Amino acid sequence: MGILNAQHLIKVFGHRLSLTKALNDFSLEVQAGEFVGIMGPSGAGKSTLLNVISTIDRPTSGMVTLLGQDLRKLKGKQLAQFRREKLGFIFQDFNLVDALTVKENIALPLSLNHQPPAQIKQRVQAVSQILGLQELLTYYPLELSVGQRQRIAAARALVTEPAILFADEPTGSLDSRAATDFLQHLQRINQGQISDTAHISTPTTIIMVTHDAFTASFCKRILFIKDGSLFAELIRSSDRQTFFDQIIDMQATIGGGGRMNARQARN
Ligand SMILES: Nc1ncnc2c1ncn2[C@@H]1O[C@H](COP(=O)(O)OP(=O)(O)OP(=O)(O)O)[C@@H](O)[C@H]1O
Repeated sequence: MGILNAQHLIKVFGHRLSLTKALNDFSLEVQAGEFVGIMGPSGAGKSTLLNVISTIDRPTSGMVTLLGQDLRKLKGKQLAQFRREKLGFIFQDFNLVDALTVKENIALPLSLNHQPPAQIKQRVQAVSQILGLQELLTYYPLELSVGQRQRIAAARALVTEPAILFADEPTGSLDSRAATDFLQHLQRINQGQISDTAHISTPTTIIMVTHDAFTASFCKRILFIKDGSLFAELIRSSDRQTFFDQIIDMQATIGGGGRMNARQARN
């Protein structure tokens, strides 16, 4: 069984007179080490799917098994603990605490967990190295660029060494250069690699929602969702540019556009 197994997910929002079926019998399985993208037109159900498979929301029906845990059985404090210890999250708007330094922001999940100071220091150093943040630790978020801020958010998500990282439009606020830099970091984290020569102990499984073809081209597999159901799947089999072209073609088929053209992606 995979690291994530979701079966027959249905999610309905609203009341009797105005119902929206955001997920309509959606199933997926993800293996450890995968880098999976979730794409689809606006309103297709991407964020709803991510929320349901990552403990943020519950399905109306269907089941999710994450890291061997049936999420229906987790409630209250247990659920919060599971989320804190096993999962990492990155969102479009960073959610950093502006009054804390970069170092304090990254350390926050460990401080809240009352980890020993020596361990916090060691983990913050390790994750800062992975994300190239060593020189920025004493700064405050607002003194830095948006690209740097998103790397800090990634460091904070990774400092607990989660088995799986969920990202919702993580490049949505970044320009193409910052996005490329950020995605290359994500790719290394997924591969368990810090640099061409150095490795971190375990590769991190990543599941990322994006409507941007360039961002998605860094994934190994992409699920296309339309009207809450699986529309198509693409698996990367060659170079990133070819994969990008395939994604653009699929977006044209499904309806709904990407924000970057092929020339921008090559730069
Ligand atoms: N809390 C909510 N209450 C009511 N309807 C909701 C809620 N959240 C999502 N929806 C509806 O469910 C459907 C799927 O929304 P969702 O945000 O998952 O789509 P999405 O693919 O992530 O869209 P986008 O790309 O625009 O962010 C939409 O019709 C949306 O309006």
